[in-house]
Amino acid sequence: MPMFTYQNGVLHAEQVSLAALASQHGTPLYVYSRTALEQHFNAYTKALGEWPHLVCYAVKANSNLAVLNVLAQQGAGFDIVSLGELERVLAAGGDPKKIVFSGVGKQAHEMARALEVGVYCFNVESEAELERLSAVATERGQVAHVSLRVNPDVDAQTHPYISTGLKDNKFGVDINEAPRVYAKAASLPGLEVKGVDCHIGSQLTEIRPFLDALDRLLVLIDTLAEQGIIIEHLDLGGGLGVQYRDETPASAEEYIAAVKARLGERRFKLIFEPGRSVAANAGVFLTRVEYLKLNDHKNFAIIDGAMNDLIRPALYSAWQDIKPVVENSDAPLRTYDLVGPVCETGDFLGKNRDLALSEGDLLAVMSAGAYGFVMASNYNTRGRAAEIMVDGTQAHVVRERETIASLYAGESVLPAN
Ligand SMILES: Cc1ncc(COP(=O)(O)O)c(C=O)c1O
Ligand SMILES: N[C@@H](CCCC[NH3+])C(=O)O
Repeated sequence: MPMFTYQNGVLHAEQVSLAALASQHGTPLYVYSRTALEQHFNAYTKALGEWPHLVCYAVKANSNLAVLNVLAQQGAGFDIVSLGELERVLAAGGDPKKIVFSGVGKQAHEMARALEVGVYCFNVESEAELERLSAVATERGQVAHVSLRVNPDVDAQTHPYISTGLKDNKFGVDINEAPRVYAKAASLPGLEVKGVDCHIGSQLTEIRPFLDALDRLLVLIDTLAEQGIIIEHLDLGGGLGVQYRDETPASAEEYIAAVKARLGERRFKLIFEPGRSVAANAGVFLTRVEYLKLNDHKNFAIIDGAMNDLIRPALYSAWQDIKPVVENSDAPLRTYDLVGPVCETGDFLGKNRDLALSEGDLLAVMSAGAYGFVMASNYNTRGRAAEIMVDGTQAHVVRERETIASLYAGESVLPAN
């Protein structure tokens, strides 16, 4: 059920008017729906049912503490890629024993902290990383549980910047090399092999590429069994897409049913690492029209939100729906480019959008809950937006707007000579 709906001509998050939130807290503003987060997460756990599983929300998609806390309360595990994400999960009340640690560039101190708190598994991406992890664990007198992130060389048929399972991508260990690298992992003193992992890309709308990858992993798992290496869990990563425009992505239910059917009697514990499919359609980004600039050949609506707040349109030419928060029946309908105040031609949130706008109108960029705030920067010395979590009729500020002074705190000028 969608949690962002018009009620009496005003867009609401659950039962809270987005116009009221913008007046109270200012713009630009991120607003999340607790109920939507819970529903999207629970779509995975419900579909998995009795099958042994762990759903590890990919923290990178939206790492706000309140988001992590809401999911932790639903029993979520977490997929992390840095020490920062690890500390966020712990601060939000997440269970370290449900954390998988992914990423190609884990540093020794990050491994040590993850071992200290007892994460569930390291998803190791190279031979060199295996050696480092074994050394760090041995020095601490511990044994690290590992999966190898295998690169199955399948085409995820998504944007090249978010495709990760091809030979050309930096991620994972070549599937043809995997039996040898697993043998090495099994021989290293500080490691215990637990699983096989892959993640082939993001915003996948078809199930086919996931199943192609799964088929290849199952062949690998059989080869490993012949080598005496027995796998306990299978981590299929994240990647399930969402509807931004007219995509018709497979649902978590369909995806998981297809995976279960493929596994048949092989009841490995299944791990999923969804990010976007949990968070994207649980959030919107609110921005206000500052100026209308009407030219002969092009109309611009200059808004107070920019590429530093939401970079997906600039970076991937991503299309996200943009809706008026309050329907404006007085203004003429025109075609606008929605551009921010940042000094870059690429600073737009939408192009060629048909909207009836007046100065001061509020707009909602939809599907902004994933890869939105987390990718925000302070470019042009702009403070990052505040974040609000709506829960039924209540709205909570879950991150305050950054003050300008905080943007140069910690910097200093050279001493006078
Ligand atoms: C290893 C890993 N797991 C999970 C995710 C989450 O992906 P998505 O947000 O597409 O579900 C990513 C990002 O693509 C990733 O790199
Ligand atoms: N940031 C990307 C997704 C990256 C996936 C992370 N591996 C996006 O907004 O679509």
